Amino acid sequence: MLQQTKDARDRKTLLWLYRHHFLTIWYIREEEVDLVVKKVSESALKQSPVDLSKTFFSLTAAITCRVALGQNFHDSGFVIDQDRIEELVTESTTALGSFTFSDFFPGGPGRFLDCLFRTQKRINKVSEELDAFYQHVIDDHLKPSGRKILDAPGDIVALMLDMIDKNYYFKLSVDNIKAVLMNIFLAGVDTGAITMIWAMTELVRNPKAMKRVQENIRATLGVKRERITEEDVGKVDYLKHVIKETFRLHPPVPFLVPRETMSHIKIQGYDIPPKTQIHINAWTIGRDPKRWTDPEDFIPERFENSSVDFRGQHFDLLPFGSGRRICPAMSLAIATVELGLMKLLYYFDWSMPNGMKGEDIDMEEIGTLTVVKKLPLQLVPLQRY
Ligand code: HEM
Repeated sequence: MLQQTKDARDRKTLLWLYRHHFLTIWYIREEEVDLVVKKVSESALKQSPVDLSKTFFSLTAAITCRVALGQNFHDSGFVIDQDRIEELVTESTTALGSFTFSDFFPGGPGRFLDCLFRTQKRINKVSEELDAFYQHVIDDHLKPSGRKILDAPGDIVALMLDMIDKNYYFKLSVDNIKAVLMNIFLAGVDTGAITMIWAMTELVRNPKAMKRVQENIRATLGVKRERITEEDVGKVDYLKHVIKETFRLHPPVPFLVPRETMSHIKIQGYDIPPKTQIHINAWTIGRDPKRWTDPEDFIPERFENSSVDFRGQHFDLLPFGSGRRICPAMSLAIATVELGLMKLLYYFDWSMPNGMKGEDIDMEEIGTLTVVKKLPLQLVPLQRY
């Protein structure tokens, strides 16, 4: 019924890459999360607050850059400043998620208003900067000495260039590579960070849930563990409930990817003509009092003895969407979020700076395509192990 709106080849390429590549990069996740733990330990020593919003954005950006480009922020000579990548991702998702006048007034009048308000110009500007960045990375890979397969089994750019060389079973162009990179950057960097930021925010606001999740993690993993690895992911049930509850209240992509009707349909008595764009509001569904008891409250326990899951089969909880356009990187995203939260909650206790209380935290949201906590989350870590 619903028409798919994007290029099928990019989708096919993406699915192939996610299946063959993303699940094999567990060691990159472990290394990057370990670096975060190390940095937070330094702040704990000084008892100074950590900007967790920045920390989580840097973590997901670092993982994405290593996986996609084979390039490491921590190496000198990284082609683009880490802060600039994070800014570009935010600018692009904001620009792409905003409606343009042409969306409502197709043709001349829409284009005139877009020109007047410089909407299209903003979108073009960030797209050009990202395009130049991708081109630079591709050129760098194509230098005789430059194909940087730093992390076996090779980064995504190297893999895709190989697919061009080897004339794989579907043909790829450089534009396809850039489209895939654009997808990965815009969909992959801020979503995971946003989830971890809101999870920590809600836990600090809800001390009982914080106590329970830390007790559960520490009891499951045992005391004074030197290393927590991917093998520990999935073992702590209450942490899984915390993540589900965070997705319910704060889905990072509140409106799913738009769909378009292919023929006339009727939904709850409303006639929807063909070629109508459909927007699904996962945020509102997650707070719908007809579906959830005390919908505005953070209650991870609601998922105990419940089969409701976020994998696209339960329409009450749709943080990753559903159907053929469901997020192809769901497993990668969950592994990153769970590992990141598990380590920070195991090794540290957390409090608000300057004697503030959890209930003082500002909960305002900002964004368009993705929605993030407006003010950075600043918390003071206390090293436990
Ligand atoms: C917690 C983290 C994440 C959340 C909540 C999330 C959520 C979503 C949602 C809601 C969609 C639209 C699905 C639909 O409309 O049915 C989507 C699509 C997508 N996501 Fe994710 N995502 C996350 C992480 C990632 C990561 C880490 C990557 C890549 C590295 C990624 C890549 C994509 C791509 C490429 C699409 C577009 C698929 C298409 O157009 O067919 N996502 N994601």
